[in-house]
Amino acid sequence: MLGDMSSDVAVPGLPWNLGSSQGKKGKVEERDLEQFLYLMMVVKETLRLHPPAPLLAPRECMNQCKVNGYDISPGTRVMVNVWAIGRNHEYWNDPDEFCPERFDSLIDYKGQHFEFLPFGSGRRICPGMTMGM
Ligand code: HEM
Repeated sequence: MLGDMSSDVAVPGLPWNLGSSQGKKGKVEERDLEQFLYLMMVVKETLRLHPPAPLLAPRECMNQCKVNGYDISPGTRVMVNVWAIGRNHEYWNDPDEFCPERFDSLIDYKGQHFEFLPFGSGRRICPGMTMGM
């Protein structure tokens, strides 16, 4: 019956089950959000495909170094293209597909997984990350 929330909802292929004890409150409160794992996956997948800051903040190289065979001199301005990294075939299967299920692993957005940097990384990482999420 439409609107009947008493039945269990199992999501095939996903590691949790929205069981009978959940979904009966009738309203969502902010403290419930951390239980909404699939919603979190949808948000992450959206940030992967459409990062609001696709080029991060520019960095200036301090020391001579080599990246992927390129010599980078001190003083060079370096841009990190998070948009392109999020759609790179080397790191993502079917990168142009919207597929929240790819985030059922432990990949997070806190700057340690370099294939997924919607909030940047390092000292200049977004301080509003938690509020943004
Ligand atoms: C979905 C929401 C948001 C996204 C995707 C986002 C993304 C970013 C990114 C990519 C950077 C640059 C980080 C880097 O270059 O390493 C940044 C910086 C920054 N963000 Fe956010 N942001 C979001 C929300 C917010 C909110 C809600 C606030 C404040 C309440 C905020 C405040 C800042 C500030 C102040 C910086 C500059 C940090 C610095 O340069 O040291 N952001 N953000």
